[in-house]
Amino acid sequence: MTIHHDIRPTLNLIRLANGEGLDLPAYESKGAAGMDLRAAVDEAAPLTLLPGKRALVPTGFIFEIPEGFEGQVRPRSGLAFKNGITCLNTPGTVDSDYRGEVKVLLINLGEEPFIIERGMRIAQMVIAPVTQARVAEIPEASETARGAGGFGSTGV
Ligand SMILES: O=c1ccn([C@H]2C[C@H](O)[C@@H](COP(=O)(O)OP(=O)(O)OP(=O)(O)O)O2)c(=O)[nH]1
Ligand SMILES: [Mg+2]
Repeated sequence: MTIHHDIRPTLNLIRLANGEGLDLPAYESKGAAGMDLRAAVDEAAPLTLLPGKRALVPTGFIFEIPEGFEGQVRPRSGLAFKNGITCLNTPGTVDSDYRGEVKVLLINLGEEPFIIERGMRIAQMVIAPVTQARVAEIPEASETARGAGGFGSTGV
């Protein structure tokens, strides 16, 4: 007999009133790293994002990110390539203790107005493990071969 254990962490979602009727965020292919997030804008009032403008777009859900993980809100490459739409704060960070609605900070870097309709897949969320470090102040840095070289010090 084979016992299969599902070791994936559980992501609890709480649907808000503005998320009524929306598809759950979902992985759109078997190996997708991110689950697509949908715009919970009013059906009757799509959001027009003018060139150069930004907007905080609701998703209609509270995400209970499991402890030891974060939610990274990332752009969709298709929207970025075709329309110049990206996340201004990419990757957005959703903390595991956040209990507000997840929102997506979109910006239109394209030349045309972009219309965001209800249910449109506007971004994706990657659940990733995080480590909180212990913070310790010490008097001086240890020696290494690199030393203080950075920002292109090894050449192009
Ligand atoms: O794209 C994002 C980024 C953040 N958040 C929410 C969840 C996150 O836990 C919270 C705070 O985000 P962050 O720490 O990046 O922002 P801050 O400016 O440091 O705000 P705060 O002082 O609330 O931590 O805002 C989103 O819904 N979407
Ligand atoms: Mg913060």
